Amino acid sequence: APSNYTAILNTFTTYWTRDSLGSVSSLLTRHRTFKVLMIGDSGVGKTCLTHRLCAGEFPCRAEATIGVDFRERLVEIDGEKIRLQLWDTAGQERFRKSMVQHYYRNVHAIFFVYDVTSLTSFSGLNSWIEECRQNSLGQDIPKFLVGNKSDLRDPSRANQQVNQQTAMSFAKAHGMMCFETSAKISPNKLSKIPLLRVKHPSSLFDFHCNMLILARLTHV
Ligand SMILES: Nc1nc2c(ncn2[C@@H]2O[C@H](COP(=O)(O)OP(=O)(O)OP(=O)(O)O)[C@@H](O)[C@H]2O)c(=O)[nH]1
Repeated sequence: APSNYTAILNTFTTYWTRDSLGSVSSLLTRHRTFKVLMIGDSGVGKTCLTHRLCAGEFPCRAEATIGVDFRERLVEIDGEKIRLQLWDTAGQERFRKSMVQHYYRNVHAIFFVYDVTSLTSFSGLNSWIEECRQNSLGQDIPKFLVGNKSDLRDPSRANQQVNQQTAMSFAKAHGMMCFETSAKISPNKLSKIPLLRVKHPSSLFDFHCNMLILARLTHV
């Protein structure tokens, strides 16, 4: 496996294109589909992140998700168009109900989202990990720890917000890639925390890198 994610990131960046999924050609062509599940407490910004990723903007209004929403985006990576299917799940238990096991079927990657200004949402991650375990999520599925709302970081309230080192240690302990982001602010203003290297089977390595690039380029 390549030793440096940054190098891979730079290589792949040149292949990146944005495509409107609504185009007829996109809909008629068969593409490999990657299903990515967004999970995390209610209000951490899963809907806004998927909206940012697929529509390229921060939604002016976001309501609590009921059940699940799907958003898709066609991305071109290394000459191949890939359909990225984002499953934006409800954070509120009452809106998840008995649907949960369907979310986890044939998943290719998971985003565990928390809000950097909410310690509760960070401690809530344990129950999301437990839900994954109960749904027999494979160890080899790439997992991303995403601290959202980095635009709201306030140094004067540091002890009420999620410490970056704590997040990184948590990610490492659970074999996740980890970074902070904001669905709200423009990508070039985002401050990033260093990426962690985690072990992955080679078959998933490419996809993992691509997800990472996607994440870095589009905020999620
Ligand atoms: N400042 C800031 N606000 C954000 C960001 N992302 C989301 N929000 C706000 O956080 C609130 C909740 O966002 P949602 O995307 O609906 O959260 P969710 O995780 O999908 O919530 P559920 O559907 O209930 O699970 C909204 O008021 C958003 O405007 C961000 O990056 N920065």
